[in-house]
Amino acid sequence: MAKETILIVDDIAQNLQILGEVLSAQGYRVAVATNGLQAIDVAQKVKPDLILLDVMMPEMDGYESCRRMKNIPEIENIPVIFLTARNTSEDLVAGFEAGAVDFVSKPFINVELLVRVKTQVRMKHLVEELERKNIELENKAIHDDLTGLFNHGHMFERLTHCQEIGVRYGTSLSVIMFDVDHFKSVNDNWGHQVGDQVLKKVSQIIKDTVRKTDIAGRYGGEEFMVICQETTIENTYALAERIRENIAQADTGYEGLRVTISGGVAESRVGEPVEQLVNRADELLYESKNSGRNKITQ
Ligand SMILES: Nc1nc2c(ncn2[C@@H]2O[C@H](COP(=O)(O)OP(=O)(O)OP(=O)(O)O)[C@@H](O)[C@H]2O)c(=O)[nH]1
Repeated sequence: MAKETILIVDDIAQNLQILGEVLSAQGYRVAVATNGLQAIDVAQKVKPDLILLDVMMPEMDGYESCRRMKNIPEIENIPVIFLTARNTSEDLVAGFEAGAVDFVSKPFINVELLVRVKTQVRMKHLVEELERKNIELENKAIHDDLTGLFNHGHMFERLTHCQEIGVRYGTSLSVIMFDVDHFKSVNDNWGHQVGDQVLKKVSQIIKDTVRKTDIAGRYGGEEFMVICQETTIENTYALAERIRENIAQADTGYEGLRVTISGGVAESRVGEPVEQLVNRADELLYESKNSGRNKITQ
């Protein structure tokens, strides 16, 4: 049995009752409105799966009501079927132009009405499913599977975008590059799966330490990047230090296993390509590696 909600809009109470009974008998939940304005109000409150909208109503007719609903983002995607005794070509065109997906002629034949309702409700569900899948795919395309941080490609896109904003508005931009110290030996001594868990832990600490406006990503295997906009190089360095410290003090969940990271912090220079900014941060990171690790260099 269907459990979807159908909003019926008609100024004649008897019509509402007959339609309501036909739909309820099929398991639909029914909401009602008796004029065009009320329909908009009820639609926003109930968020029905479909609206059956009478065309001829006093004050605001079905066309106008439908047009207004199509301009309200939270209800614009609810399909509207017009119920009308007027079914000339002009009427149909006016209805489709107002945003309807279908028409049912009055007096309606139950089976025809029900099959049209069922089709539109199914279509709505399919569209919603498609949109949900699209969002899922978009998310997958920009995130790293293991850590949930942004992936390399997305970090580069964001960096380029941040730099463009910096050029236009004169805002500062700096970058931190991190690399887990002696990570090969974590894998060698504890196994690859433990290595993965360590990368997840490091990512979580980075996520928890940065501000909402910072952009954190996994740049490569055991390399991470944080982009800081409108932040002085000193503050970016302080953030990198906090992350380094939090990781050095963290419990990895494996007794006897501690990890540290090294980092490099660089600030964007006027006219500098983003690749060069990343390279400079990388060179500073390797300075940290060469001078003992568990260190940030600016
Ligand atoms: N478990 C796991 N290991 C990875 C992943 N990606 C890269 N690695 C490992 O990361 C290690 C990186 O090692 P190296 O580049 O030699 O550097 P390191 O041992 O961290 O040494 P330093 O950077 O010099 O401190 C390699 O053993 C890679 O196999 C991953 O997704 N999971």
